[in-house]
Amino acid sequence: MNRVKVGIVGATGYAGVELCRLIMGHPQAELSAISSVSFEGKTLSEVYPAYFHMCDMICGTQEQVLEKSEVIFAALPHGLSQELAAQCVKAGKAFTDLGADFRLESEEEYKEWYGGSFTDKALHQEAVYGLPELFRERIRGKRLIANPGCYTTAVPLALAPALEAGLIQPEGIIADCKSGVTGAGRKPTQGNHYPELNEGFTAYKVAAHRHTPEMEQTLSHIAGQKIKLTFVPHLLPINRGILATCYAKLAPGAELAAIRKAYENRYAGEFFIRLLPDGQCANVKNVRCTNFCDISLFADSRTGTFIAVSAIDNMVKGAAGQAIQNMNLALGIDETAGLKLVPPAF
Ligand SMILES: NC(=O)C1=CN([C@@H]2O[C@H](COP(=O)(O)OP(=O)(O)OC[C@H]3O[C@@H](n4cnc5c(N)ncnc54)[C@H](OP(=O)(O)O)[C@@H]3O)[C@@H](O)[C@H]2O)C=CC1
Ligand SMILES: CC(=O)N[C@@H](CCC(=O)OP(=O)(O)O)C(=O)O
Repeated sequence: MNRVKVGIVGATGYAGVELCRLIMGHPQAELSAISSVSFEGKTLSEVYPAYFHMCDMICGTQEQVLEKSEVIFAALPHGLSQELAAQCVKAGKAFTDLGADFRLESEEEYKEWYGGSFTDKALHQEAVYGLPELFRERIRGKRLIANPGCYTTAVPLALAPALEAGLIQPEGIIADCKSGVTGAGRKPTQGNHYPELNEGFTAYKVAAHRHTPEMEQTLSHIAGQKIKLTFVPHLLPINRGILATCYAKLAPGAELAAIRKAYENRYAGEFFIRLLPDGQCANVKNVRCTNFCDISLFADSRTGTFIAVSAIDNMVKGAAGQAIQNMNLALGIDETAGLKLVPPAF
């Protein structure tokens, strides 16, 4: 059987190298080429010694990746993928952007939050938003995929079934989220420098984070009406993980048992969604290095508040794992291929 030839642009970043790791273990795909600007000519194992004797592929150029691959993933900073996507589509290759260049449907919102424009509007029309558990049918067979980020996966998955079933009120939803430091990428900054980060815990970009319009876009599609969200991200001094604690007012008469039923029905057969039993709470530790999204449900009957807590690994379900899940789906491969990853128990 011929394996799908997968190339990764930006392979030396955290999302890129996580893609390399997962493709190395994929039964129906193989790494065909990787690129880097800073490390061109070096092997991946020189950049990440964990891959000594496992991946000695040399980092080349974007052009080489394009030439040698059938499927191309870009794991680049926002704003660098539009031209590459156009080249890939023109050359008949499948392309997934792990950044935000194709995630927002509205160019106005893109301008407001990212400061750029849609350079090829037809290409943006062609892009599909790759959140398989919510939009699976739109992704099948597609060649241009916008892969959601970490918060924008954890929050909609936590809220969608309740919102879709009308069991929570659409106004006043709050997402209170915590992220591991790999979410900020590999480039060192003062904020992710060990002494400044360790033993600290703080919110950032409070009610002003650029993931807000993306989550609102997804939740609005699910609800069939415009949803506004209050989103507060926090930086947690751990390597991996997103914990999303989401609050909404219960719809009149809605009870936790009915909400649980809605989640069981909506996510029936979803391999990567683990709906936890009553009383258990999602924990980032239990999803580490996996493509799982653990979800736990609660209600505070005293205040009429619904609380959903979800946990994902930001590098896997929040980035590389989801990108491969989308690739599998788009190519008609078993969606879980290469992604039945077993978490460490502690
Ligand atoms: N980290 C995470 O949890 C998540 C990240 N993402 C998204 O994935 C993308 C990559 O993020 P992440 O891996 O964290 O970031 P990193 O900073 O770790 O990596 C960035 C990569 O982009 C390359 N790069 C940087 N600038 C340029 C440039 N001007 N031209 C070409 N290549 C460049 C770097 O390559 P070089 O070797 O040349 O330095 C590096 O490989 C971002 O869009 C991010 O938002 C999405 C979901 C989660
Ligand atoms: C801790 C941290 O800095 N996290 C990043 C989000 C990482 C991510 O999901 O990337 P996308 O922007 O591609 O969605 C942030 O807050 O911007």
